[in-house]
Amino acid sequence: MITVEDISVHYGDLQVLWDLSLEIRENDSVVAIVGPNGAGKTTLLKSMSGVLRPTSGSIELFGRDATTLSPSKIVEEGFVHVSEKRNLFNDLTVYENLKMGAYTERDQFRATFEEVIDMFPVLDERRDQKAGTLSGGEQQMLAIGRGLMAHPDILALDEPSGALAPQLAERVFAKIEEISENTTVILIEQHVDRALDLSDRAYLFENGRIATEGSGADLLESDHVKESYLSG
Ligand SMILES: Nc1ncnc2c1ncn2[C@@H]1O[C@H](COP(=O)(O)OP(=O)(O)OP(=O)(O)O)[C@@H](O)[C@H]1O
Repeated sequence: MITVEDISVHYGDLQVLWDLSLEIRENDSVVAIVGPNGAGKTTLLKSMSGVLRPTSGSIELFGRDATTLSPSKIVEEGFVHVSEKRNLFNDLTVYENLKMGAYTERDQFRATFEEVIDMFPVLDERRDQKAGTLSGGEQQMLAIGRGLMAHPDILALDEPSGALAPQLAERVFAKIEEISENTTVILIEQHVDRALDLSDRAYLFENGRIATEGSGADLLESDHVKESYLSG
């Protein structure tokens, strides 16, 4: 579904990704992308979603050249990126935020809305509350729910458990597992052990390059991963 080939990405003079290649395949349920702060994980997602343009290399998304598509066209094509900053409209209600997520699929709004609140009942309980007044966990559920409103084939989640208490993070991971039954999830996570455990394939980024790739289970067994990224 996505083929990234030899991309280099810069911020001004600063090169952040170096000839990086990877694939997201039709039958992937969860693909984890892990690695230290600053390794370039978010930069990859921004490049896939059309927010950043690679300086060289190619990104093919559902058979089309993604480097020529606008970010909104990329959403329409079926790739949705839920940013770690969540980017909610704080002064709008939960319902209004969900509605904004559905801009590509107005006809199916009702059915998709029902699916999303079925998955996240708390969003229905809070539907008239302003997004900015939700708890951190509720805001994360809303950000993911809003992403699902666009009916993506691929949902990319950037640190969905970020800043959440362990119990809430576990709830988010359980939802990701549920989502991945019907949708391919790209998961960037600081909880490396959980991300690898959930994923069928995984990439370890270091310094803007792929240091290791394989099944989640392979990476969990790798000495390098164990020594550098897993505690205990
Ligand atoms: N807008 C920007 N302008 C300049 N440099 C940037 C910009 N955004 C990111 N960078 C730099 O690019 C590098 C890669 O950042 P990126 O956010 O992709 O890493 P990451 O692996 O997602 O890190 P983290 O896990 O901390 O979120 C970092 O050194 C960062 O400081």
